[in-house]
Amino acid sequence: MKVTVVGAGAVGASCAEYIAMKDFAAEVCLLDIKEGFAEGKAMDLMQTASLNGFDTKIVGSTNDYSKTANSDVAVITSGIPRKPGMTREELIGTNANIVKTVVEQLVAHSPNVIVIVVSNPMDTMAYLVHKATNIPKNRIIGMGGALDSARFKYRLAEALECPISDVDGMVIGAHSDTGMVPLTRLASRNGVPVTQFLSDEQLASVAQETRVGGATLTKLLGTSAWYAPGAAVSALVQAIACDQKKMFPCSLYLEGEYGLNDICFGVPALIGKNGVEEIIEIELSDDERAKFNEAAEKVREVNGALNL
Ligand SMILES: NC(=O)C1=CN([C@@H]2O[C@H](COP(=O)(O)OP(=O)(O)OC[C@H]3O[C@@H](n4cnc5c(N)ncnc54)[C@H](O)[C@@H]3O)[C@@H](O)[C@H]2O)C=CC1
Ligand SMILES: O=C([O-])CC(=O)C(=O)O
Repeated sequence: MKVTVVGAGAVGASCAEYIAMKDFAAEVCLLDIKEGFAEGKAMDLMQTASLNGFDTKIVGSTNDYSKTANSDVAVITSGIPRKPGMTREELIGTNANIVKTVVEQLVAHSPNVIVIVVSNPMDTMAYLVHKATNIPKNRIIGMGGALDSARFKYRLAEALECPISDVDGMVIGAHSDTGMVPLTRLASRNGVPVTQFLSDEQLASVAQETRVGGATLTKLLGTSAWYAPGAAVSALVQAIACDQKKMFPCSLYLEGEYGLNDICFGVPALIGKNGVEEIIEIELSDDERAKFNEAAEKVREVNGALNL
């Protein structure tokens, strides 16, 4: 398995590090437009190999896509992150051009690649990748829900005062400050509904902290997060590499699923060697469905700003 990570910045480097540490890939190619930057990150990471016990080879490239040739998976993290007070949607003007140029070059060198889109606003960037290329829809995966679900579990465990490994839960909908739909009704502690342990107020607060999880970190860090985003991407790449058919909410191109068409939006799916193996349709409550549809409308508005 060869994985390319475009953008050797905070998220790209974290993602490359987690992939290498899990030792399931033969090669990770880190590519960045900044002269020498990806080579430097690759060398630094390779010097952790004997300490951390992995054999994955990490190579760097300054914008030379020939080094990415025949990648099985490519992760797009290139673009600018937001600053405190900004929304992800405000990044569209800069990031749309970057993502379009990057994906065209990736596909030219790896025609069968599975693309994982990370750059924000992610749902719209995944839609752009769908529109700008001929990549089949099962090979375009927007990463947001895997991260948002990890943050949901973190907040649930905090409220429950229990280990995170006791908690299960999922966030669907948009990867935005207002458009995430944490499925509180279905979240559980060892199979027992969390609604049995937490009040409506506590659950509403968990849901809100989850929705603004990225903004909270951006305020603390002065730029957006990278460890959990990198870990979430590496979990998706591992599911593909090891054909796990593991369920993650991902931003996927929908053609009728959940009543939506012509949009990339966060829904649960099984991820395996073909990328998206199956979209899982779950029954939503009226309230969940209303929030889900409202968020989809907002994503459509942002998509409308793309130059397609
Ligand atoms: N979907 C998600 O859950 C998450 C998305 N993000 C998004 O990921 C993106 C990257 O975030 P960070 O890594 O923190 O930013 P960063 O600024 O640390 O890294 C971005 C890298 O992209 C490179 N780059 C810019 N244009 C390029 C091009 N044309 N070709 C190749 N490389 C190029 C830059 O030189 C830089 O090294 C942002 O848009 C951010 O909003 C961040 C966290 C989570
Ligand atoms: O908050 C941001 O801008 C970056 C991101 O998508 C996240 O960490 O969820």
